[in-house]
Amino acid sequence: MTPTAIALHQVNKIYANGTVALQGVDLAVRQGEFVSLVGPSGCGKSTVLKLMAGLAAPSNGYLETPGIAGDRDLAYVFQDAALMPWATVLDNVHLPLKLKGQSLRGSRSHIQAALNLVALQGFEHSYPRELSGGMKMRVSIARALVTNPHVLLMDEPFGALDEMSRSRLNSDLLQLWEEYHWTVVFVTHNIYEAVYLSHRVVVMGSQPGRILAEVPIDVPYPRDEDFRTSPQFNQYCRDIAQLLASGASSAPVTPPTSAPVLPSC
Ligand SMILES: Nc1ncnc2c1ncn2[C@@H]1O[C@H](COP(=O)(O)OP(=O)(O)OP(=O)(O)O)[C@@H](O)[C@H]1O
Repeated sequence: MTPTAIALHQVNKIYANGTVALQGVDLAVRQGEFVSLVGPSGCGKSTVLKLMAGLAAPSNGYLETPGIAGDRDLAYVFQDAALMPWATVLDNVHLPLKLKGQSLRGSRSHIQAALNLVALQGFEHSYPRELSGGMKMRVSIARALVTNPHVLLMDEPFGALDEMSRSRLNSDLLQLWEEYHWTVVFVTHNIYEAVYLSHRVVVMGSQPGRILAEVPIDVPYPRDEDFRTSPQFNQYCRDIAQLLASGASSAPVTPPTSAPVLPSC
């Protein structure tokens, strides 16, 4: 059995203003696993990532992070590429290493390796304004990868991109993941993206934020275009859409045909 990377045990999160963002969340992510969180706006997806990153603390319950060796072992990618507009691609990717006191000269090979991973070699001296939305997101991913993390937390990283760019970046991300086997927790509103990328899709409901079901995507990697256009892919998407609709109407969740694993709570 693959060891656990991150686990939340009966976690509640109540913000200072009284908002119950999460209630009774049990979620274990194994090392090297690709897990997506889907659910309506406000169901607590980002809050789960913040807890995993140590940016917020649970109000009740607890977390275990045996798969995270230190703060450089974890990288966070946001929906907004959040680049420094006045700095070149090189300087943007250097930032996490600079914050650790590493000079640009000493970091050059790491930065170049990260840019090569996202196919941005040759753009080192470009400024963000000179790049497309997809390229900016690649810079943001390179900046996350420059510290060689084992865990990637990605909060709707491709949400602002057009469908073509999103699809391309999904394929590229999957190719990289197949090589490096990071543990990835990926937040998205896009069911297709979640099914294509993940070992497991965690379906969340809101008010309060909770896990409705976990749907294992029992399809081996590498996954390609044939999977995206297969009846099996469509069936997974329909199952997840049905679970989301069940949660939205507060009706009891009924297991769809491909038998997702329903949490015990
Ligand atoms: N710092 C905060 N203080 C108070 N309430 C917060 C805070 N952060 C989030 N919330 C609330 O907690 C709930 C969950 O928010 P969260 O951002 O985790 O949801 P989400 O599923 O990621 O939403 P979205 O899909 O819109 O990004 C929401 O009701 C939100 O308004």
